Amino acid sequence: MAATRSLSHTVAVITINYPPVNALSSPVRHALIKEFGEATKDPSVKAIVLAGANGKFSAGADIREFSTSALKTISLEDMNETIEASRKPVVAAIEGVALGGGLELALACHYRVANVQSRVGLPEVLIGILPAAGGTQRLPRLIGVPAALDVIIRGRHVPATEALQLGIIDEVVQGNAVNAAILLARKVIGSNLDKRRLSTNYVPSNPNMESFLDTAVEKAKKQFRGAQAPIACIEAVRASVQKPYKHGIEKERQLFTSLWATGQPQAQQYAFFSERNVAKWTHPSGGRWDTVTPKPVRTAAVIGLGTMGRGIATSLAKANIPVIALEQDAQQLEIGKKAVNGLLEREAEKLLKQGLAPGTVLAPVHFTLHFAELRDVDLVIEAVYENTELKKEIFRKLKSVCKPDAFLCTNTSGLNIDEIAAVTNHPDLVIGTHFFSPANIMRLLEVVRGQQTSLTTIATAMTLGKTLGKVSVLVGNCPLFVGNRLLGPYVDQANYLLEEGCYPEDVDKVLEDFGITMGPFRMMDLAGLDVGWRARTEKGLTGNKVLHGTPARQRLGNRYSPLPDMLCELGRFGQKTGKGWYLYDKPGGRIAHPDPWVKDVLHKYRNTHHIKQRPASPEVILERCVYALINEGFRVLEDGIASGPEDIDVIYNNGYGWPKYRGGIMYYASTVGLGKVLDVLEKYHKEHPDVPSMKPAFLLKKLVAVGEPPIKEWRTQVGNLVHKL
Ligand SMILES: CCCCCC/C=C/CC(=O)SCCNC(=O)CCNC(=O)[C@H](O)C(C)(C)COP(=O)(O)OP(=O)(O)OC[C@H]1O[C@@H](n2cnc3c(N)ncnc32)[C@H](O)[C@@H]1OP(=O)(O)O
Repeated sequence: MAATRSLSHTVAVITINYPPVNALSSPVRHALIKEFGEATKDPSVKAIVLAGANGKFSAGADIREFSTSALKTISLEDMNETIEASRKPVVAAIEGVALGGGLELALACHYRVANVQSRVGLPEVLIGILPAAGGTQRLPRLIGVPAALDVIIRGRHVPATEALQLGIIDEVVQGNAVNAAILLARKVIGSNLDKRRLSTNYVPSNPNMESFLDTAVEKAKKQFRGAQAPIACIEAVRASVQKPYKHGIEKERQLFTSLWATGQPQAQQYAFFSERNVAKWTHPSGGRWDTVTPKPVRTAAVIGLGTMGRGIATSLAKANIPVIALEQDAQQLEIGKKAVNGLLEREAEKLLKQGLAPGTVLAPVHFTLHFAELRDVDLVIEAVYENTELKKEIFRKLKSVCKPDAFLCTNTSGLNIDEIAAVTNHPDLVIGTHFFSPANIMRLLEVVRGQQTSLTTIATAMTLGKTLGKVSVLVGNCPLFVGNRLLGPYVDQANYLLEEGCYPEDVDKVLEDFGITMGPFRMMDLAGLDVGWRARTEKGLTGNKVLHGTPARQRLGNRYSPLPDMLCELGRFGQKTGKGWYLYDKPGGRIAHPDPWVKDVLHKYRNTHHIKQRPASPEVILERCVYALINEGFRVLEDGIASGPEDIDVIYNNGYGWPKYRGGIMYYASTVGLGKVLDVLEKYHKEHPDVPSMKPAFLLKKLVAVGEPPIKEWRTQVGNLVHKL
């Protein structure tokens, strides 16, 4: 049964039972209405408690139903109206989560009791829609427009204690919320419920409300560039102000329908499920997430307390895993210790605000200079700077100090895992963990399997990622893995566009207007231009190793842009030096100003190389940069480095500022049409045969040839292809 009913003296307890998260699917709505109807008819029942089985109230509407007709059978809001109208008091007993439709259902109840560990919220905006079961109308009536907007637009999960302060919850309890709700229900039997029916109240307003809402729209446009859901949320809340509830509900529905037509909800919901799918990893050998048991990680060590190591140590402590943090000398250790303790203090403050005791959640971090102290840890994460020799030296030391079954992870953004694993006695226990900076905040983790990495090691690293609150994607070992590998052709196109007549700000604007958080030039300035320069120098693409007589704009017979090297040779490394593709107020400054010096250099460069200046249209800029990314994405699939398009999309959505409302780069390709992507790549490749990265990938051609199947079928096509290669 999707919902069950039991009786506790005069109180009926109706429990939603629909694993795993008690989503309000069509069977649940039917069962709820049935049980509710019977409880209201039963004269021995004087009050009703609504609860969720297995410690979760409800995660809201069943997202998988949105594209089916099931959504139309008993709407959530009709159900909520029935509950709110009840003459018998109804109390929601919130444990775990009450999200989206789950909170909307709770708002339709007359009272809400929550366990202290629970979270409530209206996260619909994160899946491209608005709370369309009365949430945009009841919440402002309960807590006022500003507080309601803050909860709705950010889609944040509000901890129970904060929800109590805001007035969303009536009572927070340390123990069982159902028992507390039954007690409250008994107390309120026979009381007047008029004021408790939120839909009958009016939203508190003030004369500046319209301008407040106008400002909110402007802010949301800037903050969520291109995302339609936050704007729709504000418009729905606007419709709640001094208007009857029915008016607002109609507007809510109408906005939901318009949003659906934009395609953004479908893209965001694809992104939502992709994040869950990547946890279900598979290995070319046949090993899978559900057949391999991870080992527990009770203690961990982090080596190197630079920016990455600090974030990783904090992440582990936050996940209640005691950490030993190691540095090479006393001074570095002291600096690292201060930084980690600072980050942990901030975490402790957040926990205190949630009414939780930090000591019970944050594990201790022990700082040391001695490798010998790592002898008992279950897992080590090495996070020193990107240098294979240095990492190998550390892994040699680990081989002699760690227990034989300790897992050894290297935090690298692209170095060869197999080469590092080869210096140990147990290459099967070595794995790459590519964290993104700041590691205690960024959600993405690329888990990189080497040739010899065992399935247990993979399972352990993937599970650790989940424990750290990350979205972990298993990828194969190749230079730069997935995320950074795709950047190569993208940045190349951006550089060629400068050669041909664009300026950094033109290219960045087009990509930022498209929704990418930071255009390629601002991104390079932030990351530091010297990083790529050093790599190119090592490869002999620039610097002294370049053979005399090599044309400036060619390497190994292919097109090459020396522009970034020219900047680096002048010490322009980006933000850190105050100059790069842009000019900054000072070294470390963050505000990028277009730089007349760069313009001048580009003019001279074009003259020197007799390049006719042809500024590209926004459409061409977008196509060249984004299709280069997509094409490399197909190659990564062909090579078996990522196992499906969802993996690439999750990486770009969570680590590279790709707008989630476009689903991901591969999802975007599917919406543009693979035929079109192929045509443009073919055209460009014909014009520039010296740019091999724009030669259409075999997999792309194959998918077009078999009639452009929907993205959910690509994984099978890739499987067949990789099998045949
Ligand atoms: C005019 C038309 C009117 C239409 C009205 C529409 C109104 C809509 C209101 C809504 O309620 S929209 C949904 C709002 N809710 C959410 O966005 C919550 C989404 N879920 C989460 O944030 C998390 O899943 C969680 C609840 C916090 C639990 O996190 P946890 O890490 O513990 O587990 P997961 O791996 O994320 O999820 C487990 C499992 O459950 C599936 N799932 C989660 N939420 C939903 C859902 N709302 N609908 C369907 N399925 C859901 C998830 O996909 C996982 O399943 P899988 O098989 O492993 O993929």
